[in-house]
Parts: sequence; C-alpha cells; structure tokens
Amino acid sequence: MHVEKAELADVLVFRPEPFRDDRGLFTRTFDARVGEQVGVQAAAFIQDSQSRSMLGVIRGMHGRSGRGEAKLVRCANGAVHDVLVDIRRESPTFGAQQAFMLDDVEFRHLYVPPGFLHGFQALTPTADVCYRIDRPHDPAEDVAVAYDDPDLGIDWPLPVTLVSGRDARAGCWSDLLATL
Ligand SMILES: Cc1cn([C@H]2C[C@H](O)[C@@H](COP(=O)(O)OP(=O)(O)O[C@H]3O[C@@H](C)C(=O)[C@@H](O)[C@H]3O)O2)c(=O)[nH]c1=O
Repeated sequence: MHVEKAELADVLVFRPEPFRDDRGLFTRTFDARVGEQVGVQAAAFIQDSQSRSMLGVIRGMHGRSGRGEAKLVRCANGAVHDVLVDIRRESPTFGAQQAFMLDDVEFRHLYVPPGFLHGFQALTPTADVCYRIDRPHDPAEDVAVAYDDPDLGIDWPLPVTLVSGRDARAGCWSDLLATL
C-alpha cells in the first residue's frame, strides 16, 4: 500500500494493490501499520458507515462544527467523484478544493483531517461509499454548503439526479466563510 499527499494540505491518499484472479479480487482497504507511519492512527476511527447512491446522486457538501472529525473514505462498489474543500482558516490551502476518483478498481482510500467539507456524486448505477469517523456522529454539529453554490463552483461530472432534502436546503459558501 502506497501513500500519496494530496494537493490539499494534510489530506492523504492510500493506494492499495488489489490482487485479481479468475475468482475476482482481493484488496486490503487499510493497513494500520502504514497509517501509523504517516500519522494516521487506525484505532481512532470509532464509527464505520456505508451509504449507497444511485447514478447521478450527490451527497454533500458536508462538514462538522466544533473540533470537526477526521474521516477515512473509500468507494467499495462502483465509482464516485469525491470532492473536498479545505475550510481551515490557518491552512495553506484554505478555500481550495480537490476532486478524487474513488472506485472499486483502484480502491483509493482518502484520509481527510478535521476541517473539510466533503461530498460526492455517484458515477455508476449504484455506488457504495464507506467511511470511518473518529467521533460519534452528532447531527447537532452538521454543517452543509449547497453542492451547487456558485461561489464554490464545484464542477460535477454528471447531471444531478437526486439530493436529500437537507442538501437541497443547504446554506451558501459565503455564509459559512463568515463563521470560520
Ligand atoms: C452521517 C450519519 C447519518 N446518520 C443518519 C441520519 C439520517 O437519519 C440518515 C441519513 O443521513 P444523511 O442524509 O445526513 O446522510 P448523508 O447525506 O449520506 O451524509 C453523509 O454525507 C457524506 C458526504 C459525508 O461526508 C458524511 O459525513 C455524511 O455527512 O442517517 C447516522 O445515524 N449516522 C451518521 O453518521
């Protein structure tokens, strides 16, 4: 498993080496020893989640107030266009965004430190995204910015087929900036 630094400060991309044969494939999805070498402690991730999205669905852009949460994100089935936005004022990449292809071919696995907005669009008929967080989910700390906010200007690859009611009502980037 290799680890690459993303363009966004402190974001890491874990790249496993899937083993394929006539049966299908085997891949490690994470290796605690590799994580430890780059400062990511596997034991910190205390809640695992999985979502399934249909083609064109967007979930995001979601963040967390307070001290935020760190995340490990991967796509176990299908493919997603995954987007991060750095919302850490003190960061050299504050306000910048980066997109990643997460799929069940390369199995890239993102480490996202606290202080980011996160969202994705499903690129396949179904896409299963698995993520682990280092604090229990608390809806009271949910922060959201509209996926189509013009100031954020995220370039989603497909027409949008569906978003949640919460995401449809999400606030704007400039309002979030005023709170940071
Ligand atoms: C995120 C989450 C949701 N839920 C519940 C709340 C709600 O009833 C139902 C669906 O929640 P949502 O509609 O908020 O799920 P979703 O829109 O998929 O939210 C997720 O989006 C991606 C982009 C992220 O980065 C995640 O951190 C998370 O915010 O599941 C939990 O119980 N635990 C959780 O950790």
